[in-house]
Amino acid sequence: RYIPGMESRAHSERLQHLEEFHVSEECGFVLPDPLAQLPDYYAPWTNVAANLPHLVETQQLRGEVAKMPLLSARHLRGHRQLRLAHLALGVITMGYVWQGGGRQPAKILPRVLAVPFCAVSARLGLPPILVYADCVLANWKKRDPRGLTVYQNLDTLFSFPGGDSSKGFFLVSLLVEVAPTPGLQAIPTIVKAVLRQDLCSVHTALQDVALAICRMQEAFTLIHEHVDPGLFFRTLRIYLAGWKDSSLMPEGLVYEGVWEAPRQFSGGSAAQSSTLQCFDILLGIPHSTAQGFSAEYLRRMRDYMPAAHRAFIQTLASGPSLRQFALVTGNAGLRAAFNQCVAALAALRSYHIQVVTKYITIPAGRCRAEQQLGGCVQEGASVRSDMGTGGTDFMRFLKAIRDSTHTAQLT
Ligand SMILES: C[C@@H](C(=O)Nc1ccc(Cl)cc1)[C@H]1[C@@H]2C[C@H](n3cnc4cc(F)c(F)cc43)C[C@@H]21
Repeated sequence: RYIPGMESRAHSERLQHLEEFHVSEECGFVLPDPLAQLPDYYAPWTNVAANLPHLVETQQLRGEVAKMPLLSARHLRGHRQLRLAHLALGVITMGYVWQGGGRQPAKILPRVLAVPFCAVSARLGLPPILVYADCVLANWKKRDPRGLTVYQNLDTLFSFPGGDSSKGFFLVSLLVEVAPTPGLQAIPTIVKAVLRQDLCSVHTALQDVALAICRMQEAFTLIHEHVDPGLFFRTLRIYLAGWKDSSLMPEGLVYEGVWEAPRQFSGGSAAQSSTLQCFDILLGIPHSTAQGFSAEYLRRMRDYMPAAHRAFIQTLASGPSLRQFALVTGNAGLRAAFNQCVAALAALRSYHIQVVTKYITIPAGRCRAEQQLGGCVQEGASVRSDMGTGGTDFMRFLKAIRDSTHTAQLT
């Protein structure tokens, strides 16, 4: 018999109020209706961030930053203002470091950026670098506020060089994040039902999870329409790169006026997506529990999520095991519903690998070939094909994930 511990009962109580974890009814981990403007005092930040592609392409960004006043983060009020400030400062920071396209990255982040960026990061529980929660979850607005959340009615607040592909990459990711909302809402229902040994409710809720994962894959297909592989690989990807284990910045980045020694932080990566992590944990996909590379990488990427989302993931991970419950009850219908979710997730993983192959592995191979012939101004940043959006780690992570998701089926 499956007798859950008392501690998981306490956890399941907490999971019943998703709003506390900043998981919203209508759009999951996505920040609902993000703020697009800060108080006028912060205009120097939002003006530079809004003009970033032009300033980077004309090599003016570093000059503009040198003219910026040192503003105090103290006047920022509330979660939405903090998220917009972290996004704007993150966009400027990536542009500032990689302005040369990656050939000579900046080694020092000037205090006018470093001091407020670290203050805002501390209040959000985020690292002082652009993260997925910035450029995807908080970087959007509806063209017609009364309209639907469909690609044609969306726009980003900020973008990077790489033209419409930059906007496309962030908005497609956003739609993938919005798609599974009914499945996220089913999670507290599942946790409570497992604790009550309520087979029927678990079975019903698992249908919502399987459907949600299928909806994600549907949304993901939009990437082929809105993101060009060459533009993504040669341009946008450079600006999302971080300075941890980076051959271009082996020391990391000096945050002037904050820390004496340079600090290392990882670049933006899909592994920072709370949606990506929470379905793995809910279904008890082995890699996210067993030791080994991808478990460690996933855990480290939780530090790159907003504090409330990190808390949600940790609470879910320490709750009762749905996998054990489905295994122990021996109920064929429940096992089939569980396996349907695992199969949908495995299909999504494989699709994700296909996307990364098209947008990173193949362009990198082409670039290396052209380099041998003296072509391909791959601006400095390494063209190693394993450079995912989140660097080497990401590709190893994806392959490990695909292999272990298949083994997660209950026989
Ligand atoms: C478009 C891609 C991207 O890499 N976006 C990105 C990366 C870095 C930055 Cl900084 C900004 C955007 C990927 C989308 C789909 C997202 N996804 C969310 N839950 C998932 C569960 C899965 F199983 C899965 F396979 C993918 C999953 C992850 C991102």
